[in-house]
Amino acid sequence: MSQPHPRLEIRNLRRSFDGRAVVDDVSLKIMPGQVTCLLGPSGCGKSTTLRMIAGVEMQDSGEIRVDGNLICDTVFRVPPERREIGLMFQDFALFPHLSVADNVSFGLKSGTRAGKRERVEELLERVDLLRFIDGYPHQLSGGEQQRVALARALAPRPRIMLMDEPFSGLDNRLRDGIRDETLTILKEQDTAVLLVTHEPEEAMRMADEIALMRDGKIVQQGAPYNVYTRPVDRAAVAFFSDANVLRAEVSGALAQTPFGRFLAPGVPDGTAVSIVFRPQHVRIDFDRGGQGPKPTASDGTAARAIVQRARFMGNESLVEFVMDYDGSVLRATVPNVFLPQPGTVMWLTIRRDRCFVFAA
Ligand SMILES: Nc1ncnc2c1ncn2[C@@H]1O[C@H](COP(=O)(O)OP(=O)(O)OP(=O)(O)O)[C@@H](O)[C@H]1O
Repeated sequence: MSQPHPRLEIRNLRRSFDGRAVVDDVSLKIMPGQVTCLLGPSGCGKSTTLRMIAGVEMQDSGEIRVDGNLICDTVFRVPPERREIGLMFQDFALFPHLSVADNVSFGLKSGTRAGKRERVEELLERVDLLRFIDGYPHQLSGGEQQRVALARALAPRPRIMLMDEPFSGLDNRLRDGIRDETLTILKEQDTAVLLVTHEPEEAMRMADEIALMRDGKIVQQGAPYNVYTRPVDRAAVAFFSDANVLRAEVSGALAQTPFGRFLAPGVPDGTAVSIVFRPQHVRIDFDRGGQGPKPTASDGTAARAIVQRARFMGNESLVEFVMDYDGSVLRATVPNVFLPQPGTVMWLTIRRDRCFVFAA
């Protein structure tokens, strides 16, 4: 049996502005019912990619396919209004002169009046705004307007939905609920979703697959767990969380550090490497008569450290240490409350299976 076509496929998309490649050879496949998050820092080319798929920006090269059918390359182009792609942008304005109901039903081309009304009521119920059905946009708060815009985008059951930071105007309390509800509706409709965000947490929460983008390129792509636990480089670690870095040189496929040796398989002798690890993977031990814990295979050797500062962050405490060996600062996080006094001597070890060794 032949493989089903991706609902959305982009191949080798490129776009330059003023001679600078803003989107540089980007390829992606999204299956029906799948959510892919294009995640990256501001200015990396996420929105430009989305705009090309929507058809409001023209690529310099590359092609876009929906269910296997070409909708755009450099000679052929289906106009935006005929692509049947749903759009939800942060600043997507409602029509001020139309009621909430009419805004939501705007995109519903076919069906009876009663059928459309039923769909509008269903969606407003799900974004918790049914009580405003006969109101007008100016009577709603910014967050409420955004939820109406969401209902409007979902109403025609688009085959593909492009979303650019769609939840960023909502306050935290509302955001999680609306995000989950939106995801449920999109999955029910088997819509392929490409969601742009610069927030790793949002991507981890929403995505089946994350495409990490930097300087116009996709640098890593995969399930959130894989992207988080097997980052391609130091910047990929640092994009998801705070990161500590140790520097070392490799000799005999090992990098020697004050925390003991780290495996560096395949790295030539004399290569400078960065050993990168997240604060939650630092283990803290109390000083016992001038000694730390004994070395182990899983945690290596303990290094002596002095507490510089400790802060309670809500779910965890963040402790900053000045390292005895060179005066550098390392950060550790500990669940719940752990607030040692500045100046306290402690010993740190690093979980070997949670470290990443990259050429510096
Ligand atoms: N029409 C244009 N003319 C010139 N430069 C542009 C144009 N559109 C985008 N750019 C530039 O392309 C780069 C990528 O912009 P884009 O909006 O795609 O980034 P982004 O990753 O979505 O960022 P953000 O998260 O801040 O929206 C930016 O440096 C931007 O200034």
